[in-house]
Amino acid sequence: MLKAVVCDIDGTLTDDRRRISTGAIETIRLFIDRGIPVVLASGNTLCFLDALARMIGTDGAIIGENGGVFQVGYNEAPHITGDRSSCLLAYDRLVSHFEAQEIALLPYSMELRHADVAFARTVPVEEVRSVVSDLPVRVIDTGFAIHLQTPGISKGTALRALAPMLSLSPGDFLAAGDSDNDLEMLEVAGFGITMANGSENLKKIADLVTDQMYGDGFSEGLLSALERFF
Ligand SMILES: O=C(O)COP(=O)(O)O
Ligand SMILES: [Mg+2]
Repeated sequence: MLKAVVCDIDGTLTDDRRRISTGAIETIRLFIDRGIPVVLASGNTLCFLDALARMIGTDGAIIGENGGVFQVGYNEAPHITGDRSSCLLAYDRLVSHFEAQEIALLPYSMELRHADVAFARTVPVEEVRSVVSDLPVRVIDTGFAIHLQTPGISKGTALRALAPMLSLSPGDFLAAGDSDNDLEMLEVAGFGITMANGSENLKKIADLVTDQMYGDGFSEGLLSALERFF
């Protein structure tokens, strides 16, 4: 028996160009209208998620920056669990490293992030990893951005911390995601879904891999779970 949903955004509710699936939103509203809490969990910033959650119509529990920050509801204070200072140090080193090759990194929402640093996938992620390998940062490629994160922090650790604040346990959640930044979240949730476009690592640990991709796959997985587990 599952009681709640936690879902990723990019590549799960959107296509590979970040265009939102209106069908996926309709599916989420079906859950909301049955009184089932839905948490949005993403590498995106908290303010991006806050606006999206309001327009979808959830209760406002959101996990941002791959778990580095989360909020229990609208107008609630954010819980910041990541240590951004090491991420910024690593980012400075990467800026100098790539500047020497006349490549300018493109940061995403630098001034809006509380816990991590994200930038465009315009440089090889393996090179990024090797340049910062001696620093206390974790490098994650989501397929949409490269993130510098605090080691040990993930959407999974945020879900563990957030669930009791909603009077739930992580095992009460159905989790859906597409990428390696969703691995820990699917692991701690009671049931994990990825879509046909999901990463190979995620497909290995998911309880269900849908036939369809992106938002259509999300709806396929959630509607079958709604009948079976809720
Ligand atoms: O911000 C990203 O890089 C990806 O975001 P997501 O976690 O919603 O897929
Ligand atoms: Mg994603």
